Amino acid sequence: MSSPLFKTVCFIGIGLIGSSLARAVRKHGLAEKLIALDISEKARTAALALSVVDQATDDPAQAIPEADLIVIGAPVGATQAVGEAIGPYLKAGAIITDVGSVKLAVIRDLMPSLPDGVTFVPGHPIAGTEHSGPESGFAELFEGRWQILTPLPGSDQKAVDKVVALWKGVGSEVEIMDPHHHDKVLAITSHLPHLIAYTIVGTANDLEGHMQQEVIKFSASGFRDFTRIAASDPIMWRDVFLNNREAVLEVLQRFTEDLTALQRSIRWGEGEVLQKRFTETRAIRRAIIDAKQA
Ligand SMILES: NC(=O)C1=CN([C@@H]2O[C@H](COP(=O)(O)OP(=O)(O)OC[C@H]3O[C@@H](n4cnc5c(N)ncnc54)[C@H](O)[C@@H]3O)[C@@H](O)[C@H]2O)C=CC1
Ligand SMILES: O=C(O)C(=O)Cc1ccc(O)cc1
Repeated sequence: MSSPLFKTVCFIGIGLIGSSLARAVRKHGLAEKLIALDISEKARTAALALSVVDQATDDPAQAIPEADLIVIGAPVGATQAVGEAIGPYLKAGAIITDVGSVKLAVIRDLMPSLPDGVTFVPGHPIAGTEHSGPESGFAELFEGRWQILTPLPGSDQKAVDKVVALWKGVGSEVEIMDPHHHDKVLAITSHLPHLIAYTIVGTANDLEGHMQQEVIKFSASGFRDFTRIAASDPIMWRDVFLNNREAVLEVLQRFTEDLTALQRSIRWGEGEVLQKRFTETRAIRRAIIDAKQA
């Protein structure tokens, strides 16, 4: 049997994503020992009870010195605190990666705490659900899904290659991207859709009593899809918006202009404008489905 990619992996934050990766690493034999470092006693207890990790602690001194790979899976707003907590304990040659939905802010907040000889390879799996916590994770989450990596210029290529091998080992396809570009792309494909879902479900919730009950009773599939997205973790998404501020505000500006244009067309009965727009968007959906099947 070939030797595993890493001896010891430490997952900082053993929630949905951290625990899914831990399960996948175990399933594919990519590491010998898995440790969870999490501030939540509930998450640590659940991760141990589910045998997702071999050891769980809230003390960096008990986890970081032996870790060859550290995966940060905490909300992105915790990155600076995580860096300050683990910085003094990192061993030379250790590799750090993360799964945060935002990349520039994570790089900004983590790098000052890292000693020489440690390589940070930022990452983001384009896979997830509206659930959180270690109970919600599953080993197959990343299979056939994109993993974006945004390595820093001049970083140790061997470390980057090992992180690429990790994600390929759990079934992902890997794409290398500039972190600034990542944040712009994800602002439109993921962050704005979540903001729209939070808004529409909030608007429905603010309707007068009887209307609100009817929204729940007669909820058509369109609204139901939004409620799934709007059930996503409030802390995680607060942090995404606060840490991808510029890119989200830029795309939101364009979105509100486009929405106002559609509003005008409805007001002035411009059916052909509406039909043209809806025909274009239908083609995008078909292109996405075709690309997946290819
Ligand atoms: N939920 C999703 O669908 C996806 C989430 N992500 C990213 O993955 C990261 C984790 O998200 P989830 O797993 O969904 O969250 P989660 O809420 O399921 O888990 C986060 C865990 O981090 C722990 N934590 C918080 N602060 C900490 C700290 N300072 N030190 C140690 N542990 C700490 C929490 O106790 C919790 O157990 C986020 O950065 C998010 O942007 C990326 C792709 C998909
Ligand atoms: O559940 C969904 O539809 C998602 O969009 C999951 C998701 C959430 C955040 C990410 O950064 C990546 C994927």
